Amino acid sequence: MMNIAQYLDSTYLKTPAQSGLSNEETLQLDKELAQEAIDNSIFAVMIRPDYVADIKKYIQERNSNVAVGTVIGFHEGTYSIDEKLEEASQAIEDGADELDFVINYSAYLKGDVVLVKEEFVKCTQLGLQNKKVVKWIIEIAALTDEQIADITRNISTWAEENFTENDLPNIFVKSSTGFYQTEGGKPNGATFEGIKIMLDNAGKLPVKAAGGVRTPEDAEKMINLGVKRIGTSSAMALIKNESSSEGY
Ligand SMILES: O=C[C@H](O)COP(=O)(O)O
Repeated sequence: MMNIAQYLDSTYLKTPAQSGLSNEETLQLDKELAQEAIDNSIFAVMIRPDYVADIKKYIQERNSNVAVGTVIGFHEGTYSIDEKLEEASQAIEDGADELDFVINYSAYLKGDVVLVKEEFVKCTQLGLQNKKVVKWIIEIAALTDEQIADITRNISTWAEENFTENDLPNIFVKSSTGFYQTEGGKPNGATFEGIKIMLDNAGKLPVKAAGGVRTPEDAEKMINLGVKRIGTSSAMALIKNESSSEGY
């Protein structure tokens, strides 16, 4: 059994409106996530922007180096570039180490690649200037195989054109939000096929698989394929070598 904890972003991204929990209860849950991450050498916690400052403080007070990640433009990716920059700036100020942006895949699907490139360059620049890891969620469930290949290739090309060789390991392409509504029981998250297409087209950029990773076997398979990070709301089940039907 490989040690998968160091690959994991242990994730809780439901808003109080989605979960029915209060703000306080959500923060409490995020603290539990952080404590589990500290106790089990999990790489990062991935939480909503509203909770970043408190969770960063919680982790720092415990002298841990668990990273704090948050999501920007979540979960539909249709925020304007300025809104994404503003949300990311606030998250940086609050102490986030990693910024997972949802790319404007709706604009991409409408053919507005110019806008998508502009948001990629500006938002990535902001993150890297502040020494943050930046990830771009492409929402593979919304795309055909050809589109997954194309958008991944585009991101890789834009990264190589606009950033240095040293920056590239800090710019991830990420598969899914885990929140996309699919029809007919289709998986809404990371599929092996989708991840393979991303890996084949990401060039020097690392790939993060996220969404629906529920068993240690699937996590190991993703890692063996070549992903550098896995986002999951079932982190503890994976570490304890259990399966989980549903995450947090
Ligand atoms: O970004 C990560 C995903 O939201 C995690 O998805 P999941 O809840 O299906 O594990």
